[in-house]
Amino acid sequence: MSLLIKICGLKTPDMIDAALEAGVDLIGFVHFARSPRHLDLSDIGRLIRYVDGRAETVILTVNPDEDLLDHLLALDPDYIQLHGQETVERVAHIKERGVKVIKALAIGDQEDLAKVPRYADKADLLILDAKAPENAAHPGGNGEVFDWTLLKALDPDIKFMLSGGLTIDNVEQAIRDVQPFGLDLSSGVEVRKGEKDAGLIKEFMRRARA
Ligand SMILES: O=C(O)c1ccccc1NCC(=O)[C@H](O)[C@H](O)COP(=O)(O)O
Repeated sequence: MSLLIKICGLKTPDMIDAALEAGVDLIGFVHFARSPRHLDLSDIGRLIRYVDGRAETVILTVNPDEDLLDHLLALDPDYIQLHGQETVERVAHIKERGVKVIKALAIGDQEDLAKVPRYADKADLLILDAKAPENAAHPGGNGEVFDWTLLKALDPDIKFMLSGGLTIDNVEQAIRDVQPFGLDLSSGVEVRKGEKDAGLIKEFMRRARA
C-alpha cells in the first residue's frame, strides 16, 4: 500500500494545486495564532471549499476548547489534528462529534513511547513528531528531526505517520529506516517559514513515491 502523505500549513490555492498535482493525500491548514502558517476561520473555510474533495482536509489546532471546536467543525474538514496536550479521553470525545481525529505526539526519548499505544487505539491517525525546542513559538512545524531509532521499540502493528524535519534530502532514508505508514511535513517544503514552494513539494513527492 502506498504511503499516506500529509503536507501541513498550506495557505494558498496555488500551493494546494501544487500539492494535489504531486499526489498529496491530506492537505493541512493551521489554526494557531503564533504560527507563521496560521489562517483564520474564514480563510480555512474558503480553502476547504477550494479543495472540494480532491484530497482529504485537516484542520490543525492546539488544545481546542468546545467553542473553537464548534467553529472548526462547522467548516466541515475530514480531520481535526490535535497538536497539544489533549488526553486520550479528549480524542475520544472529539471523535464522538462525528469527525476523524489525528493525534500528534512529540517523541524525544524512550519514555515518550509509553503513551503511543493508548492514543493509537483511539485516534484515526497518529503522527509521531519531534519535540519542539524549549524556546519554540509553536509545538510543531519546527523542522526538527528526532532520533528515529527510538521507534524500533514500538509495537510493529502500530501504524503511524512519521513527522519532524522531513525534507527532500532525508525522505528516502526515513522511509527505508522507519518504514512508516505515512509521512507528515511542513517546513521541509518551504523557502521561508510559512512559505511553501511548488518545486520542493513536487520533488519531495517524487522521492517519497519512488
Ligand atoms: O506548522 C505549524 O506552524 C504548527 C503550529 C502549531 C502546532 C503544530 C504545527 N505543525 C504541525 C505539523 O503537522 C507539522 O507538519 C509537523 O510538526 C512537522 O513539521 P516540520 O518539522 O516543519 O516538517
